[in-house]
Formats: sequence, structure tokens, C-alpha cells
Amino acid sequence: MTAVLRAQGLGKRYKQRWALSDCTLEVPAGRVVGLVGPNGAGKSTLLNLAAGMLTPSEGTIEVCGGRPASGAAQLGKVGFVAQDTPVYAGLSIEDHFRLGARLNPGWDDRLARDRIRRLGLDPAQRAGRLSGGQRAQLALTLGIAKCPELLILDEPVAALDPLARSRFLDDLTEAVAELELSVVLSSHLVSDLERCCDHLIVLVDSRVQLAGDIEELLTSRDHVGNLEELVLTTMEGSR
Ligand SMILES: Nc1ncnc2c1ncn2[C@@H]1O[C@H](COP(=O)(O)OP(=O)(O)OP(=O)(O)O)[C@@H](O)[C@H]1O
Repeated sequence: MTAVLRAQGLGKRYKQRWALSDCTLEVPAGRVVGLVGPNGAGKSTLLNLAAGMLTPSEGTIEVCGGRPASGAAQLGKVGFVAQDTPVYAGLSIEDHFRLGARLNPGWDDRLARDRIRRLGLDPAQRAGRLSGGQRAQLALTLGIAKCPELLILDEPVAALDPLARSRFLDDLTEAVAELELSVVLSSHLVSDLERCCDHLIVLVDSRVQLAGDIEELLTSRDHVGNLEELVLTTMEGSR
């Protein structure tokens, strides 16, 4: 199995508190992985470790065969859209695309422009003047147009309206099929995960409680009817 993410005894501590502990995971390539768990469970911590924005306090993590953010080639393999969807307020959408093309060898300019056109956004608009949801759409567009091997999305649809959310999930499914992309995304919306994910990780109290292919997880627990029930019983059972 080719793993797109491999963690061994991974942990992150802030002073006395462990935000993530003893995390051992292997995520197969080519999947859309849903990461779910209560507030403060450690989801953003795990995603930031995978993106190389944080360094482990213990254990190891390998992403697309290398240490996160360990060099230009490694950075090119991973797209990361953080929870606060960071963009440059003073730059226009167009400026962001120029920057994206300059910084990313695999940049797909047409994909980026088509997506922004479909969303009805003006490329001359400054990012600082976009609404929260529009800013999230710009950040997501930058992540997808980079054409990474692995796209990491921290609550990507939280700021989007229901229609935009639905279209984004369709775009993601399409991009996964066309670009042979692997995706790890966190969300509190289990129905969204059910729609686009084929692999699941449940984190509770800084620990991985469940991980695996959704179909297999559901068949191995024949008293559990659907993903929502599986997530809720796992979260309740871990408390
Ligand atoms: N910079 C930091 N300094 C100290 N503690 C932190 C820091 N970032 C996160 N934590 C703590 O680590 C734990 C895990 O936080 P994390 O943001 O990873 O959770 P989460 O599962 O993403 O939560 P949410 O669903 O609310 O976004 C929390 O208890 C949080 O308070």
C-alpha cells in the first residue's frame, strides 16, 4: 500500500498539555479522508503537523514520502488550507494567481481562473474586501490549483453557504478523480464527510479512536447503520 501519510507515535505538547498523543496512522494514497472529532480533540494539530506548520514533540510523521515542509520539492507536493483560510488582504485575486504560478511548479492557471469565474468573483477584487466565504473559496482555489499530491483542508466548508458547500464537495470529488489527488479534510458535518470521503479518522481527547476505510468500518460493526451513528458511538464510547 502506498501511504500518503504515515505517523508513528506522533505527539504534540503545548507546555503541560498534550494536544495530540500516541498517534499511529497510515493513510493510503488516492483516498478522501475525513477527520472528525469534538472541539479541541487535536484535529487542527494533526493537520498542521502534516503540513509542516508545527513540529512534533514526539514521534514521526511522513507525508508523500518525506518530512513535512522539508524542502521546496516537498512543499510542492502538499497543499494546505488552514482553518482561518489565510490570504493576502492587500493583494487581488489576480495577484494571488500570479504568486501561485511563481511559487508552484505544478500550478494550473486555467483551473484557478475557471473556478473563480464560476463563483462569480472579480479577479481584480482585493482579498481583503471579500466576504469570509469568498475568502475561503479563494484559499481553496489556491490549494486545488497548486495540483498537490496531497491536499489538506482544515474545516474547508465551515464558512460556505449550503449551495457553495455542495458545489465545493462536487469540485473536490471531480478534482480527486481527474488529478489523482489525495485529500485529508476535517469537518464537523458528518453528512458532508459521508458524501465525499472513503476513509475516516476519529480523534477524541488527543487520541485516534478509529481509523479505516468507511465501508469496512461499517461492515465490521453490523449494528451501526450509517456514518453519523458510527462517529457518534465512537465519540461517546471514548468519553
Ligand atoms: N497554540 C496553542 N497553544 C496552546 N494550546 C493549544 C494551541 N493550539 C491548540 N491548543 C490546544 O490543543 C488542543 C487541540 O486543539 P486543536 O485546535 O488541534 O483541536 P481541534 O480538534 O482542531 O478543535 P476544533 O474542532 O475546535 O477546531 C486544544 O485543547 C487546544 O486548546
